[in-house]
Amino acid sequence: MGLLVDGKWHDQWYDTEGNGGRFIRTEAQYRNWITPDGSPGPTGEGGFKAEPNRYHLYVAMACPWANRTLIMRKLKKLEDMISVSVVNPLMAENGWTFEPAVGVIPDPVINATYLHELYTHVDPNYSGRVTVPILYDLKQNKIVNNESSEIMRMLNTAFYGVGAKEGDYYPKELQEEIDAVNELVYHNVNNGVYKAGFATNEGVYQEEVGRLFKTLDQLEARLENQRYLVGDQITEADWRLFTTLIRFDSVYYSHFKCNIRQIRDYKNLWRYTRELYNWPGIAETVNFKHIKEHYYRSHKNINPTGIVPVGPILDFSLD
Ligand SMILES: N[C@@H](CCC(=O)N[C@@H](CS)C(=O)NCC(=O)O)C(=O)O
Repeated sequence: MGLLVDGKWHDQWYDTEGNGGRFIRTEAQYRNWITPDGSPGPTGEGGFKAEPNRYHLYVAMACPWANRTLIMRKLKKLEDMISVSVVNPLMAENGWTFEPAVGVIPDPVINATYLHELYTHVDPNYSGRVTVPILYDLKQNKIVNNESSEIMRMLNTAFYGVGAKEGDYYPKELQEEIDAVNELVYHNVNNGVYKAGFATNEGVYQEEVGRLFKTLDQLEARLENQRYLVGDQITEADWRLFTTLIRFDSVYYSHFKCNIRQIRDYKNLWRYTRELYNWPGIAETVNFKHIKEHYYRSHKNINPTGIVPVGPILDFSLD
């Protein structure tokens, strides 16, 4: 685990000590948008027109943020238009790598061994974290965007003209409500599990776990009378919550010590998690072997032996 400073790799864990034991996630740096005609999107530069076989997605199957983008690629039937590379689940002293393992798909651009080589290929002086997902422009050799929430949005709308499947997961009339739910879920659940798990101070950990379970209780209540988070149609808000819920009982509950309850203990959240997991194509975007290997083996400060637990045995079937 590390980061690039002026294009040089430094093996270094997150600095929580400078923040009173708190994990603070840094902002993604590439914020351009693919649009139907290549005009600029809400942030960044223009020049990224939606075209088949022009863009490539780098993911870790372990990563909940990358999972969102794979889900949107699947829902919009973009698999034949946007190719994918998958990193090795172990993120150790060199960060994400393409070292061979079951499920790894190599880098087609520079045949990188380490993902950080791709960042320095694009910008030899890059400083910052080397994260997935990355949406890459094969034509211009540029990173379009490395912020999953934005990659989801562009996959949702930009590719209609070249054959994307119908279906809008961020419809205009629901945007305000989706944004509000996303805000709550991002801070307290998606990033909440990391803030609890990476905390190096007992009080900070307790605060984050408390906030996480308070929010899960609220979401459980919300799903008592409605099937999805925003009204009765599935939206990006659901898929954003799903990628954390599907990892919860396997890793966040034990590895990140988010252990007041499991998702299985919540009637509505468990029903909801199983429904989304069984949605056509979605199970293919979830790789429990990579998920468990990544978390338990990569974070040696949390799990020094690197032993990957055998359980839990989870049954996602719909009854
Ligand atoms: N805001 C980014 C966060 C992505 C992110 O943090 N990905 C993790 C994997 S789950 C990563 O690559 N971490 C490496 C690091 O922090 O050095 C997004 O949503 O795309």
